[in-house]
Amino acid sequence: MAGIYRSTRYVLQNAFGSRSLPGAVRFYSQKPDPAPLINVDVDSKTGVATVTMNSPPVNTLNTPFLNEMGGVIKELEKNKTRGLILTSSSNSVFSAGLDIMEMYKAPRDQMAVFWTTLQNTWLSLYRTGIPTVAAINGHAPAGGCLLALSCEYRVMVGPKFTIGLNETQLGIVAPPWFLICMREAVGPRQTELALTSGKMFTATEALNIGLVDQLVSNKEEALAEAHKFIARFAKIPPLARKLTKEFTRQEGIKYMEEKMLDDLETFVDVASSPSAQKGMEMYLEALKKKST
Ligand SMILES: CCCCC/C=C\C/C=C\C/C=C/C(=O)SCCNC(=O)CCNC(=O)[C@H](O)C(C)(C)COP(=O)(O)OP(=O)(O)OC[C@H]1O[C@@H](n2cnc3c(N)ncnc32)[C@H](O)[C@@H]1OP(=O)(O)O
Repeated sequence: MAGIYRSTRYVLQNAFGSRSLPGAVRFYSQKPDPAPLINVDVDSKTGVATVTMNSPPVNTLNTPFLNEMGGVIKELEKNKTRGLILTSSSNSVFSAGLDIMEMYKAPRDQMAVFWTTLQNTWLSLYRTGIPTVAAINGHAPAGGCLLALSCEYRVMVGPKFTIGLNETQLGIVAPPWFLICMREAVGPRQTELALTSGKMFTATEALNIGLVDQLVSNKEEALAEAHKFIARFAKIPPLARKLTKEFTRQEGIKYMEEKMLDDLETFVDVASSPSAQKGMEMYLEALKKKST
């Protein structure tokens, strides 16, 4: 089994093509798609990129989306972007997390490609030397919360949106690296309480436990605060900043570098188990009922 996963990873790593920014202030990532999944807008004065997830209806994280996100981060690093602000084009959802359709009734090799892409893209975002901020302008359950936690600073639009690692409510388990990200933000006690119950926090609750750093009342304010956070680093030498970030995040980085294949195998085994499949089926049914 590990052999399949290793070759899958090789293919995926080589699939992150890159293309140069033509000196312009705006580009769309990777595929010449008239409806890109992610828009990137680089401010010509500050060099800060606003990365807007634009995969309606709810920005689920599936393989094409994650590949595009990985390509965007690589491109921004190559172009020495001064900051990355992650936000959503939706008025109510930051990201609904992992696309359950990538896990539900999916063949094991498809699940493996999906998970490897997620691992790689997460690691790129989590460890990038570029200062990162999540401008959370909508609900951010599970993988959506992970994206926000992987950034260095979180500004959330309140009060009506929610955020959290709700996996246990679906009968699945947040992997250790999700948990590490949560623990880095809120500490071990709050992490255990939150993850064992799969709690979704209101924006105010999230602020109170340190899951987010700031509350604002709309997206424009969130973006303005995100820019302010990035401006703090104007006079900090980038290499010192990057290494300090790596040292601070070494538990998560080390986990992924050393345990990537074990994590992959565990994921495929757990996600394809009858009980996890049943949980996903019921959850998808509940989502569908809700939307009709
Ligand atoms: C050690 C290793 C252990 C391995 C463990 C194994 C497995 C665990 C692996 C990983 C952890 C999992 C992480 C995840 O991210 S799982 C996904 C969790 N996400 C959620 O719970 C969010 C579900 N969605 C919502 O709650 C709502 O959609 C919303 C985000 C609050 C938005 O609500 P809104 O009313 O605006 O939209 P709808 O609900 O009507 O949704 C529109 C449309 O989208 C479909 N949809 C929503 N979320 C998902 C999703 N995550 N995946 C796939 N599809 C989704 C929904 O069904 C609707 O579809 P329709 O066709 O009816 O229009």
